[in-house]
Amino acid sequence: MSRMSEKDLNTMRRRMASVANHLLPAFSSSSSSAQHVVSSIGCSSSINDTYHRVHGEVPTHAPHWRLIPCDENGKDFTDIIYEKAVAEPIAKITINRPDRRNALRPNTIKELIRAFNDARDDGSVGVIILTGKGTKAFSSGGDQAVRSKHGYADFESFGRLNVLDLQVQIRRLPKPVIAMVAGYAVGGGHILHMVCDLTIAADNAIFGHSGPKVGSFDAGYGSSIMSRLVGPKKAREMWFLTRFYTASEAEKMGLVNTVVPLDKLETETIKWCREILRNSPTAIRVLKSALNAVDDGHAGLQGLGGDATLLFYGTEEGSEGKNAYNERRRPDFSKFPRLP
Ligand SMILES: CC(C)(COP(=O)(O)OP(=O)(O)OC[C@H]1O[C@@H](n2cnc3c(N)ncnc32)[C@H](O)[C@@H]1OP(=O)(O)O)[C@@H](O)C(=O)NCCC(=O)NCCSC(=O)CCC(=O)c1ccccc1C(=O)O
Repeated sequence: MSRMSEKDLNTMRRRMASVANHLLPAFSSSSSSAQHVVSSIGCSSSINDTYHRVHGEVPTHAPHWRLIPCDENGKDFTDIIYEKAVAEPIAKITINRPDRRNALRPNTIKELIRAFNDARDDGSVGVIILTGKGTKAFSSGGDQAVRSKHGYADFESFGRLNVLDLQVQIRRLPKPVIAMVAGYAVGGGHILHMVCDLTIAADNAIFGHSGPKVGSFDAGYGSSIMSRLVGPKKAREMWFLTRFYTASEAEKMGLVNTVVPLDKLETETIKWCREILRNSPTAIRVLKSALNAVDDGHAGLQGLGGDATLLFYGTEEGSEGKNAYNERRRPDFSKFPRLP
Protein backbone atom coordinates (compact mmCIF):
# COMPACT_ATOMS: atom_id res chain seq x y z
CA MET A 1 0.00 0.00 0.00
CA SER A 2 1.44 3.38 -0.97
CA ARG A 3 2.18 5.82 1.87
CA MET A 4 0.27 9.10 2.01
CA SER A 5 2.21 12.28 1.39
CA GLU A 6 2.15 14.99 4.07
CA LYS A 7 0.06 17.12 1.68
CA ASP A 8 -2.53 14.36 1.15
CA LEU A 9 -2.68 13.78 4.87
CA ASN A 10 -3.36 17.44 5.55
CA THR A 11 -6.01 17.54 2.83
CA MET A 12 -7.70 14.54 4.41
CA ARG A 13 -7.54 16.13 7.87
CA ARG A 14 -9.13 19.31 6.57
CA ARG A 15 -11.89 17.31 4.83
CA MET A 16 -12.58 15.34 7.98
CA ALA A 17 -12.66 18.51 10.02
CA SER A 18 -15.10 19.99 7.54
CA VAL A 19 -17.34 16.91 7.78
CA ALA A 20 -17.13 17.12 11.57
CA ASN A 21 -18.20 20.77 11.38
CA HIS A 22 -21.31 19.79 9.48
CA LEU A 23 -22.09 16.99 11.89
CA LEU A 24 -21.44 19.03 15.00
CA PRO A 25 -24.97 20.14 15.79
CA ALA A 26 -25.87 16.48 16.13
CA PHE A 27 -23.02 15.91 18.58
CA SER A 28 -23.57 18.63 21.10
CA SER A 29 -24.65 22.21 21.60
CA SER A 30 -21.58 22.93 23.69
CA SER A 31 -18.82 24.77 21.90
CA SER A 32 -16.12 23.11 24.02
CA SER A 33 -17.09 19.64 22.86
CA ALA A 34 -17.40 21.01 19.33
CA GLN A 35 -13.79 22.13 19.43
CA HIS A 36 -12.78 18.81 20.91
CA VAL A 37 -14.23 16.89 17.97
CA VAL A 38 -12.26 18.89 15.45
CA SER A 39 -9.01 18.93 17.35
CA SER A 40 -9.17 15.19 17.96
CA ILE A 41 -9.14 14.71 14.20
CA GLY A 42 -5.83 16.48 14.09
CA CYS A 43 -6.71 19.89 12.66
CA SER A 44 -4.96 22.63 14.58
CA SER A 45 -7.54 25.37 13.87
CA SER A 46 -10.92 25.51 15.60
CA ILE A 47 -14.22 25.80 13.79
CA ASN A 48 -14.47 29.44 14.70
CA ASP A 49 -10.98 30.11 13.35
CA THR A 50 -12.24 28.89 9.99
CA TYR A 51 -15.18 31.29 10.26
CA HIS A 52 -12.90 34.19 11.15
CA ARG A 53 -10.54 33.43 8.25
CA VAL A 54 -13.45 33.92 5.87
CA HIS A 55 -15.26 36.77 7.62
CA GLY A 56 -12.47 38.56 9.49
CA GLU A 57 -12.04 38.83 13.23
CA VAL A 58 -14.95 40.12 15.28
CA PRO A 59 -13.84 43.31 17.03
CA THR A 60 -13.91 43.12 20.82
CA HIS A 61 -13.40 46.77 21.78
CA ALA A 62 -15.97 48.28 24.11
CA PRO A 63 -18.60 50.43 22.40
CA HIS A 64 -19.16 54.05 23.39
CA TRP A 65 -22.57 54.19 25.03
CA ARG A 66 -24.97 57.09 24.60
CA LEU A 67 -27.43 57.52 27.45
CA ILE A 68 -31.12 57.81 26.59
CA PRO A 69 -32.30 59.54 29.76
CA CYS A 70 -36.04 59.55 29.21
CA ASP A 71 -38.87 57.94 27.27
CA GLU A 72 -40.62 59.44 24.23
CA ASN A 73 -42.84 61.57 26.50
CA GLY A 74 -39.84 63.08 28.26
CA LYS A 75 -40.36 61.02 31.44
CA ASP A 76 -37.01 60.24 33.06
CA PHE A 77 -36.00 56.63 33.46
CA THR A 78 -35.35 55.92 37.14
CA ASP A 79 -35.48 52.13 37.49
CA ILE A 80 -33.54 51.39 34.32
CA ILE A 81 -30.58 52.72 32.36
CA TYR A 82 -31.17 52.83 28.63
CA GLU A 83 -28.18 53.22 26.31
CA LYS A 84 -27.37 52.93 22.63
CA ALA A 85 -23.93 52.27 21.24
CA VAL A 86 -22.54 55.15 19.20
CA ALA A 87 -22.28 54.16 15.51
CA GLU A 88 -23.21 50.54 16.24
CA PRO A 89 -26.67 48.94 16.13
CA ILE A 90 -26.61 47.78 19.75
CA ALA A 91 -28.93 48.92 22.55
CA LYS A 92 -28.43 48.07 26.21
CA ILE A 93 -31.15 48.12 28.84
CA THR A 94 -30.00 47.78 32.45
CA ILE A 95 -32.32 47.12 35.38
CA ASN A 96 -31.08 49.70 37.88
CA ARG A 97 -32.17 48.71 41.37
CA PRO A 98 -28.96 47.06 42.62
CA ASP A 99 -29.82 47.64 46.31
CA ARG A 100 -32.84 45.35 45.85
CA ARG A 101 -30.88 42.89 43.70
CA ASN A 102 -32.63 44.49 40.72
CA ALA A 103 -36.07 43.39 41.91
CA LEU A 104 -38.88 44.35 39.57
CA ARG A 105 -41.64 46.72 40.63
CA PRO A 106 -44.43 47.82 38.24
CA ASN A 107 -42.56 51.03 37.44
CA THR A 108 -39.44 49.04 36.48
CA ILE A 109 -41.51 46.98 34.08
CA LYS A 110 -43.22 50.06 32.60
CA GLU A 111 -39.83 51.62 31.89
CA LEU A 112 -38.49 48.37 30.42
CA ILE A 113 -41.51 48.18 28.12
CA ARG A 114 -40.94 51.77 26.94
CA ALA A 115 -37.24 51.18 26.29
CA PHE A 116 -37.91 47.92 24.42
CA ASN A 117 -40.57 49.72 22.33
CA ASP A 118 -38.06 52.38 21.43
CA ALA A 119 -35.39 49.80 20.56
CA ARG A 120 -37.89 47.92 18.41
CA ASP A 121 -38.90 51.03 16.45
CA ASP A 122 -35.38 52.40 16.06
CA GLY A 123 -34.05 51.20 12.70
CA SER A 124 -30.51 51.84 13.88
CA VAL A 125 -30.83 49.13 16.56
CA GLY A 126 -30.28 45.53 15.53
CA VAL A 127 -29.60 43.73 18.82
CA ILE A 128 -30.70 44.50 22.37
CA ILE A 129 -28.86 43.52 25.55
CA LEU A 130 -30.87 43.14 28.76
CA THR A 131 -28.85 43.16 31.98
CA GLY A 132 -28.83 44.15 35.63
CA LYS A 133 -26.81 46.86 37.34
CA GLY A 134 -23.80 45.62 39.29
CA THR A 135 -22.40 42.14 39.61
CA LYS A 136 -24.67 40.71 42.30
CA ALA A 137 -27.86 40.22 40.34
CA PHE A 138 -29.40 40.23 36.90
CA SER A 139 -32.74 40.39 38.71
CA SER A 140 -34.28 38.83 41.82
CA GLY A 141 -37.77 38.91 40.30
CA GLY A 142 -40.90 40.55 41.64
CA ASP A 143 -40.28 43.09 44.42
CA GLN A 144 -41.81 41.35 47.42
CA ALA A 145 -42.03 44.61 49.35
CA VAL A 146 -44.72 45.92 46.99
CA ARG A 147 -46.58 42.68 46.39
CA SER A 148 -50.29 43.07 47.05
CA LYS A 149 -53.41 41.00 46.76
CA HIS A 150 -53.72 41.39 43.00
CA GLY A 151 -50.11 41.55 41.93
CA TYR A 152 -47.47 44.22 42.47
CA ALA A 153 -48.46 47.78 43.47
CA ASP A 154 -45.95 50.59 43.80
CA PHE A 155 -47.20 54.10 43.13
CA GLU A 156 -50.77 52.99 42.49
CA SER A 157 -53.18 51.33 44.86
CA PHE A 158 -54.02 48.45 42.53
CA GLY A 159 -51.73 45.51 41.88
CA ARG A 160 -50.61 44.29 38.49
CA LEU A 161 -48.52 41.62 36.81
CA ASN A 162 -47.28 43.75 33.95
CA VAL A 163 -44.17 41.58 33.74
CA LEU A 164 -46.26 39.23 31.60
CA ASP A 165 -46.64 41.98 28.98
CA LEU A 166 -42.88 42.45 29.01
CA GLN A 167 -42.26 38.74 28.48
CA VAL A 168 -44.55 38.73 25.44
CA GLN A 169 -42.93 41.90 24.12
CA ILE A 170 -39.42 40.39 24.27
CA ARG A 171 -40.66 37.18 22.69
CA ARG A 172 -42.27 39.03 19.76
CA LEU A 173 -39.65 41.68 19.27
CA PRO A 174 -38.27 41.15 15.74
CA LYS A 175 -34.66 41.66 16.87
CA PRO A 176 -32.52 39.38 19.00
CA VAL A 177 -32.57 40.13 22.73
CA ILE A 178 -29.56 38.87 24.69
CA ALA A 179 -29.65 38.45 28.46
CA MET A 180 -26.29 39.35 29.98
CA VAL A 181 -26.37 37.75 33.41
CA ALA A 182 -24.07 38.36 36.38
CA GLY A 183 -25.12 37.20 39.84
CA TYR A 184 -28.64 36.04 40.65
CA ALA A 185 -31.31 35.46 38.02
CA VAL A 186 -34.06 34.33 40.33
CA GLY A 187 -37.86 34.10 40.16
CA GLY A 188 -39.26 36.59 37.66
CA GLY A 189 -35.63 37.51 36.87
CA HIS A 190 -34.99 33.94 35.84
CA ILE A 191 -38.04 33.99 33.60
CA LEU A 192 -36.89 37.22 31.96
CA HIS A 193 -33.55 35.71 30.95
CA MET A 194 -35.36 32.62 29.62
CA VAL A 195 -37.63 34.64 27.34
CA CYS A 196 -34.60 36.39 25.87
CA ASP A 197 -33.20 34.78 22.72
CA LEU A 198 -29.74 34.10 24.11
CA THR A 199 -28.16 34.16 27.56
CA ILE A 200 -24.51 34.95 28.21
CA ALA A 201 -23.69 34.17 31.83
CA ALA A 202 -20.81 35.27 34.02
CA ASP A 203 -19.17 32.57 36.06
CA ASN A 204 -20.74 34.05 39.21
CA ALA A 205 -24.29 33.72 37.84
CA ILE A 206 -26.85 31.76 39.85
CA PHE A 207 -30.14 30.62 38.42
CA GLY A 208 -33.31 29.33 40.01
CA HIS A 209 -36.84 29.81 41.20
CA SER A 210 -37.96 30.87 44.62
CA GLY A 211 -41.63 31.23 43.69
CA PRO A 212 -43.08 28.32 45.69
CA LYS A 213 -40.97 29.47 48.68
CA VAL A 214 -42.49 32.94 48.65
CA GLY A 215 -45.99 31.89 47.57
CA SER A 216 -45.72 32.58 43.84
CA PHE A 217 -45.44 30.76 40.54
CA ASP A 218 -45.44 31.45 36.83
CA ALA A 219 -47.62 28.92 35.10
CA GLY A 220 -47.10 30.67 31.76
CA TYR A 221 -43.78 31.11 29.96
CA GLY A 222 -41.97 30.53 33.25
CA SER A 223 -43.12 26.90 33.12
CA SER A 224 -43.52 26.14 29.43
CA ILE A 225 -40.32 27.71 28.15
CA MET A 226 -38.33 26.26 31.01
CA SER A 227 -39.64 22.79 30.27
CA ARG A 228 -38.68 23.31 26.62
CA LEU A 229 -35.17 24.46 27.55
CA VAL A 230 -34.21 21.97 30.24
CA GLY A 231 -36.76 19.17 29.75
CA PRO A 232 -39.86 18.38 31.79
CA LYS A 233 -38.11 16.48 34.63
CA LYS A 234 -35.50 19.15 35.29
CA ALA A 235 -38.16 21.87 35.05
CA ARG A 236 -40.16 20.11 37.76
CA GLU A 237 -37.01 19.81 39.88
CA MET A 238 -36.31 23.53 39.55
CA TRP A 239 -39.84 24.56 40.44
CA PHE A 240 -40.68 21.95 43.10
CA LEU A 241 -37.40 22.04 45.05
CA THR A 242 -36.58 25.74 44.43
CA ARG A 243 -32.85 24.95 44.36
CA PHE A 244 -30.36 27.38 42.87
CA TYR A 245 -27.89 26.34 40.16
CA THR A 246 -24.43 27.60 39.23
CA ALA A 247 -23.63 29.02 35.83
CA SER A 248 -21.85 25.85 34.75
CA GLU A 249 -24.79 23.69 35.87
CA ALA A 250 -27.09 26.01 33.95
CA GLU A 251 -24.92 25.66 30.85
CA LYS A 252 -25.03 21.87 31.09
CA MET A 253 -28.83 22.03 31.36
CA GLY A 254 -29.10 24.18 28.23
CA LEU A 255 -30.38 27.18 30.19
CA VAL A 256 -27.61 29.47 28.95
CA ASN A 257 -25.53 29.71 25.79
CA THR A 258 -22.13 30.23 27.31
CA VAL A 259 -20.35 31.03 30.57
CA VAL A 260 -17.47 33.50 30.72
CA PRO A 261 -15.38 35.05 33.49
CA LEU A 262 -17.22 37.94 35.12
CA ASP A 263 -14.70 40.51 33.89
CA LYS A 264 -15.22 39.33 30.29
CA LEU A 265 -19.02 39.33 30.41
CA GLU A 266 -19.70 42.52 28.50
CA THR A 267 -16.84 42.02 26.03
CA GLU A 268 -18.12 38.56 25.14
CA THR A 269 -21.73 39.74 24.90
CA ILE A 270 -20.75 42.56 22.57
CA LYS A 271 -18.79 40.07 20.47
CA TRP A 272 -21.92 37.92 20.12
CA CYS A 273 -23.90 41.02 19.15
CA ARG A 274 -21.36 41.92 16.49
CA GLU A 275 -21.39 38.40 15.09
CA ILE A 276 -25.18 38.47 14.85
CA LEU A 277 -25.10 41.91 13.25
CA ARG A 278 -22.96 40.57 10.40
CA ASN A 279 -25.87 38.40 9.33
CA SER A 280 -29.06 39.19 7.46
CA PRO A 281 -31.52 41.03 9.75
CA THR A 282 -34.48 39.66 7.81
CA ALA A 283 -33.22 36.08 8.08
CA ILE A 284 -32.78 36.53 11.82
CA ARG A 285 -36.18 38.17 12.20
CA VAL A 286 -37.96 35.31 10.43
CA LEU A 287 -35.92 32.69 12.28
CA LYS A 288 -36.83 34.20 15.63
CA SER A 289 -40.53 34.08 14.69
CA ALA A 290 -40.16 30.55 13.36
CA LEU A 291 -38.32 29.26 16.43
CA ASN A 292 -41.05 30.68 18.68
CA ALA A 293 -44.03 29.82 16.47
CA VAL A 294 -44.62 26.26 17.53
CA ASP A 295 -44.55 27.13 21.23
CA ASP A 296 -46.51 30.35 20.97
CA GLY A 297 -49.51 28.83 19.19
CA HIS A 298 -51.75 31.20 17.25
CA ALA A 299 -49.80 34.23 18.49
CA GLY A 300 -46.56 32.60 17.28
CA LEU A 301 -48.04 31.86 13.88
CA GLN A 302 -49.33 35.39 13.72
CA GLY A 303 -45.78 36.68 14.23
CA LEU A 304 -44.39 34.42 11.52
CA GLY A 305 -47.33 35.26 9.26
CA GLY A 306 -46.69 38.96 9.82
CA ASP A 307 -43.12 38.50 8.63
CA ALA A 308 -44.36 36.76 5.48
CA THR A 309 -46.75 39.64 4.76
CA LEU A 310 -44.01 42.16 5.42
CA LEU A 311 -41.79 40.47 2.85
CA PHE A 312 -44.64 40.08 0.35
CA TYR A 313 -45.46 43.81 0.50
CA GLY A 314 -41.95 44.47 -0.81
CA THR A 315 -42.48 42.39 -3.96
CA GLU A 316 -43.71 43.53 -7.36
CA GLU A 317 -46.56 41.03 -7.08
CA GLY A 318 -47.69 42.49 -3.78
CA SER A 319 -47.44 46.02 -5.16
CA GLU A 320 -49.48 45.14 -8.27
CA GLY A 321 -52.59 44.61 -6.15
CA LYS A 322 -52.17 47.89 -4.29
CA ASN A 323 -51.32 49.85 -7.45
CA ALA A 324 -54.31 48.44 -9.32
CA TYR A 325 -56.63 49.44 -6.47
CA ASN A 326 -55.20 52.96 -6.30
CA GLU A 327 -55.26 53.32 -10.12
CA ARG A 328 -58.84 51.97 -10.24
CA ARG A 329 -57.98 49.18 -12.67
CA ARG A 330 -58.17 45.41 -12.59
CA PRO A 331 -54.96 43.89 -11.16
CA ASP A 332 -52.84 41.87 -13.60
CA PHE A 333 -51.19 39.01 -11.75
CA SER A 334 -50.66 36.96 -14.93
CA LYS A 335 -46.95 37.80 -15.21
CA PHE A 336 -46.10 36.38 -11.80
CA PRO A 337 -44.85 32.81 -11.71
CA ARG A 338 -46.64 29.99 -9.92
CA LEU A 339 -43.50 28.51 -8.43
CA PRO A 340 -43.33 24.76 -7.85
C1 LIG B 1 -31.66 37.09 45.23
C2 LIG B 1 -31.14 36.68 46.61
C3 LIG B 1 -30.85 35.20 46.64
C4 LIG B 1 -29.83 37.46 46.84
O1 LIG B 1 -29.32 37.19 48.12
P1 LIG B 1 -28.22 38.17 48.76
O2 LIG B 1 -27.18 38.46 47.74
O3 LIG B 1 -27.81 37.56 50.03
O4 LIG B 1 -28.97 39.55 49.00
P2 LIG B 1 -30.04 39.92 50.11
O5 LIG B 1 -29.36 40.44 51.30
O6 LIG B 1 -31.02 38.87 50.28
O7 LIG B 1 -30.80 41.12 49.35
C5 LIG B 1 -30.29 42.46 49.38
C6 LIG B 1 -31.44 43.40 49.59
O8 LIG B 1 -32.34 43.27 48.48
C7 LIG B 1 -33.63 42.92 48.91
N1 LIG B 1 -34.23 42.05 47.91
C8 LIG B 1 -33.64 41.08 47.20
N2 LIG B 1 -34.52 40.49 46.40
C9 LIG B 1 -35.70 41.10 46.59
C10 LIG B 1 -37.00 40.93 46.03
N3 LIG B 1 -37.28 40.02 45.08
N4 LIG B 1 -37.98 41.74 46.47
C11 LIG B 1 -37.73 42.68 47.41
N5 LIG B 1 -36.51 42.88 47.97
C12 LIG B 1 -35.53 42.10 47.58
C13 LIG B 1 -33.40 42.19 50.23
O9 LIG B 1 -34.55 42.22 51.00
C14 LIG B 1 -32.25 43.01 50.83
O10 LIG B 1 -32.81 44.21 51.34
P3 LIG B 1 -32.25 44.81 52.73
O11 LIG B 1 -33.14 45.99 53.01
O12 LIG B 1 -30.83 45.21 52.40
O13 LIG B 1 -32.33 43.73 53.74
C15 LIG B 1 -32.11 37.03 47.72
O14 LIG B 1 -32.18 38.44 47.83
C16 LIG B 1 -33.48 36.52 47.48
O15 LIG B 1 -33.75 35.35 47.67
N6 LIG B 1 -34.40 37.40 47.06
C17 LIG B 1 -35.79 37.09 46.90
C18 LIG B 1 -36.01 36.33 45.63
C19 LIG B 1 -37.48 36.10 45.42
O16 LIG B 1 -38.10 35.42 46.19
N7 LIG B 1 -38.03 36.72 44.37
C20 LIG B 1 -39.42 36.68 44.09
C21 LIG B 1 -39.77 35.42 43.37
S1 LIG B 1 -41.43 35.37 42.87
C22 LIG B 1 -41.41 36.27 41.49
O17 LIG B 1 -40.44 36.79 41.04
C23 LIG B 1 -42.71 36.34 40.80
C24 LIG B 1 -42.57 37.27 39.71
C25 LIG B 1 -43.81 37.64 39.02
O18 LIG B 1 -44.10 38.78 39.08
C26 LIG B 1 -44.62 36.71 38.21
C27 LIG B 1 -45.80 36.27 38.75
C28 LIG B 1 -46.63 35.50 38.00
C29 LIG B 1 -46.27 35.19 36.69
C30 LIG B 1 -45.07 35.65 36.18
C31 LIG B 1 -44.21 36.37 36.94
C32 LIG B 1 -42.91 36.76 36.37
O19 LIG B 1 -42.57 36.35 35.28
O20 LIG B 1 -42.12 37.46 36.96
